[in-house]
Amino acid sequence: MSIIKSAFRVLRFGSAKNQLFSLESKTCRAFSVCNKLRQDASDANASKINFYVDENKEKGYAILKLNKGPVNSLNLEFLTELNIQLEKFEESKEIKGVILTSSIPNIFSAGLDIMEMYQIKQDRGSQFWTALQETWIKLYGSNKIYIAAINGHSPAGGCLLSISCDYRIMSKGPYKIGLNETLLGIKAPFWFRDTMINTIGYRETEKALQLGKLYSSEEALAVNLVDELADSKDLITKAEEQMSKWCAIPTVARELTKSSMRRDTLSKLIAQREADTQSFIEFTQRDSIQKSLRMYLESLKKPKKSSA
Ligand SMILES: CCCCCCCCC/C=C/C(=O)SCCNC(=O)CCNC(=O)[C@H](O)C(C)(C)COP(=O)(O)OP(=O)(O)OC[C@H]1O[C@@H](n2cnc3c(N)ncnc32)[C@H](O)[C@@H]1OP(=O)(O)O
Repeated sequence: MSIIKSAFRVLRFGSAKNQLFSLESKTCRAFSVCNKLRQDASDANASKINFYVDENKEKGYAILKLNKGPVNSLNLEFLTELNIQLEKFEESKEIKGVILTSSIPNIFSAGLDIMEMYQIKQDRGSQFWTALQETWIKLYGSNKIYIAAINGHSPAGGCLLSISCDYRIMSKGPYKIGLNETLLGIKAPFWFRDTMINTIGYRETEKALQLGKLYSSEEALAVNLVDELADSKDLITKAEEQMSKWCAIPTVARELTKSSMRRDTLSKLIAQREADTQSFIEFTQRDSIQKSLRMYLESLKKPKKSSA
């Protein structure tokens, strides 16, 4: 039911009531599958801790630290767990905001787990994509304040998580962030693209997406892909300072403003989730795409050059 609530939230100020009811039945179908997955995920991962949550109810915010080694790659089970947590935040009366970061040194998130796109059966592929859509809708469409404390590399899906937040602080250091999908031989989906456009503008996005550009932290700051840089040791303190500032803004006014800025972008995906999932399946099943993914995976697995 939560996604239906999200859809209502997203379209709350729109006039498209009929559209909303048709969305509601589509999302119901998609998420009967996800409810089962949620149960499976909580059973399967009972012994693994893929993220930590540190709630400070007195101050009104939480810190969510991604902890799925080695690189916080986003697979179906991880996304499903994250979605449950995001929903808990959304429903919390005490939590106004969340600092999203990682407990893995030098890695925020390596993005989507490439194994979820490589030689995957249609069923799993569509569950995976539906879960990713849900994560984005929950994050980008959240009423809460999300601040990304980007403590390391943040390519592709990692960048999407960051730009779905309200504010980004990145550690200074040899880290990269960006939508590098073309380097894997794939096209960034329209909602990745639109979130990027909303963050850094059309022209910069057009160049960045075609080139699969991974920005250094300084370059990211220069194009407003991140809002601030911090020394690694100060990252969380800076994020907490920023969070206090955002928490002090009158809540309803801030929520209404956020919603008005993001509603159109969200509605575009919500209106065509099934078609978007079909495109993902059709696209990733092409021989040429599988070949590109295989080569990319091989390049990742090559032994690293010795620095000596
Ligand atoms: C029309 C609609 C169309 C829709 C069409 C579909 C659109 C899809 C959109 C895609 C979005 C994405 O996010 S695609 C994912 C893009 N992500 C990336 O390109 C990141 C690739 N990774 C890296 O660059 C690096 O790993 C990096 C994150 C910097 C960390 O470097 P390190 O040296 O610290 O670590 P590594 O040794 O490289 O990695 C440790 C191990 O993790 C594995 N690993 C690294 N990244 C991984 C990943 N994303 N998925 C799986 N496994 C990964 C490596 O293979 C290693 O495995 P072992 O050797 O076995 O230990």
